[in-house]
Amino acid sequence: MVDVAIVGMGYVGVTTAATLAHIGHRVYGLDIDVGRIELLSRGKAPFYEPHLDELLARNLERMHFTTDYGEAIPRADVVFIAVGTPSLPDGRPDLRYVEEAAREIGRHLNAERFTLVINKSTVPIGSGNWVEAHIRRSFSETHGEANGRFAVASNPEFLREGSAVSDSLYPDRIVVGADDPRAREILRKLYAPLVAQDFSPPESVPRPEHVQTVPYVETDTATAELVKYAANAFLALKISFINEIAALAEKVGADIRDVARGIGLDRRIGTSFLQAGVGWGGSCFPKDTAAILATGEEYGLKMPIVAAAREVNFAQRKKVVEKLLGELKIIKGKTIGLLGLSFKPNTDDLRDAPAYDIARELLEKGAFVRAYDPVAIPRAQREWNLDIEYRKSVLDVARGADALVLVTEWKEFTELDWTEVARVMRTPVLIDGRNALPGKVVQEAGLRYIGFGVPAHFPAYERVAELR
Ligand SMILES: NC(=O)c1ccc[n+]([C@@H]2O[C@H](COP(=O)([O-])OP(=O)(O)OC[C@H]3O[C@@H](n4cnc5c(N)ncnc54)[C@H](O)[C@@H]3O)[C@@H](O)[C@H]2O)c1
Ligand SMILES: O=c1ccn([C@@H]2O[C@H](COP(=O)(O)OP(=O)(O)O[C@H]3O[C@H](CO)[C@@H](O)[C@H](O)[C@H]3O)[C@@H](O)[C@H]2O)c(=O)[nH]1
Repeated sequence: MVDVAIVGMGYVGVTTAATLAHIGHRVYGLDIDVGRIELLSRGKAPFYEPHLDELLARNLERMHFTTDYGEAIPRADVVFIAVGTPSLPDGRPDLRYVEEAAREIGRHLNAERFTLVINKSTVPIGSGNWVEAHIRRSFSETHGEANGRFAVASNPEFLREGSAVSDSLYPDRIVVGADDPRAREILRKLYAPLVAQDFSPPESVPRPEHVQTVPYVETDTATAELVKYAANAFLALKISFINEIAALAEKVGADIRDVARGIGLDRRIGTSFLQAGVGWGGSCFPKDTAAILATGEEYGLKMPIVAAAREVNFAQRKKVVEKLLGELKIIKGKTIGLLGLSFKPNTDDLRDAPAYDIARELLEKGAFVRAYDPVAIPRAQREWNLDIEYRKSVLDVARGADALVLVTEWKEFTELDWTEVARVMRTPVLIDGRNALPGKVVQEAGLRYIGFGVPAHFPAYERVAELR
């Protein structure tokens, strides 16, 4: 068992805490947000993430949550930094939270023994040295010279929101970057149960059949830091690529869903991350693609592929409004309903969600915007300053609306019976912003179905449906 402290109880910190406790370690979870710590102490995640509450509750006896660095850090063999690194206006990540965490860690490190500090936040290449310098400085202010009392390693995180628990228990790989041999040894010990998959899976998140052991990739610190940015940039450009091809499919009358399957079955390409639509959002792809470009710039290096991936992506959001204009001709005064607000299903995270830009542009064009999301409405009411009318159900949004836009492919929407929806709309137009619905079924239910790069094979709709 390793004693672990995790600084930052967000999506990454809490999931890592619960996972490490589940595989047998003792975990101190630390955050400056008192409300978060209170919730966590009761076994409740401070955000919506499937199965996380269960994993927390199951392992609570090996977990302790606190706002006090002095309580957690001196007891730990390993300290993770998992605080946020949001974008600055120029695209570089804002490292102020990492810096604060590093300083506090340095101040509270146990001077009597060796501690490994592991950076899990996504930080620019070279940050390992920078974090080490901050820790060394505050350590020496409190205890005198550090003299090898700690080392800093990098351990980027690859979990996805919405499937964070499964991604964390059964990762495709673990990447650790460490220049210090003691650090490499501790990391191997820490991750041994995950690598060997030597733990009992929680009932609701069974181990996928193909997972037997987890590849463990050891590198130097800078390489591990670059792996993280390269992975996110590649995934982001894969989606942007399919969106660019979808635009061509639309012109030539091809079906992008079959194109994606046709190319994806080539194992060199792979079928995942080829879903065309309104594009990527969230707290990672937008921020991390901006950050890798900013790093390139620092070295006088242009990165046109990543830049193009961003350009294509943010244009997708505007296409929703173009498609609506094509159908309705006039948007001013029309009522548009948004289905889904979070940047992807199974999360309430609204950071850089496409729904925000879509709603803002519709409002600017004089539309009335209504929205329904199974979990994200309370956060949207708190975090978004937009004149959106939040409703309680799909039917509530659809009643009397001129068009609906599916922005997030929640299961509740993909499994919906659309007949009643078509009946209550003023004009039954549906833009499927995720190509997630069965177009023919939706069309047969009486809606005009418009996807992204999906041909309209189906008969035209009655323009003004009877209002009931
Ligand atoms: N969210 C993801 O899916 C994901 C996946 C992989 C990597 N990452 C990276 O991991 C990092 C964390 O992301 P997140 O989404 O979990 O962040 P988050 O915004 O959900 O949580 C960050 C937490 O850190 C806390 N915090 C800030 N300053 C602190 C301090 N000085 N001391 C203690 N706590 C402090 C905040 O109160 C907050 O609870 C980022 O660098 C992100 O890029 C995120
Ligand atoms: O074929 C696809 C797949 C995804 N998306 C969109 O892409 C965005 C990101 O989705 P996803 O990657 O599933 O969620 P994240 O939680 O943002 O996870 C990404 O970002 C994390 C933070 O760095 C990494 O850890 C993960 O590996 C990486 O997948 C979302 O808006 C999705 O709707 C598409 O448009 N088409």
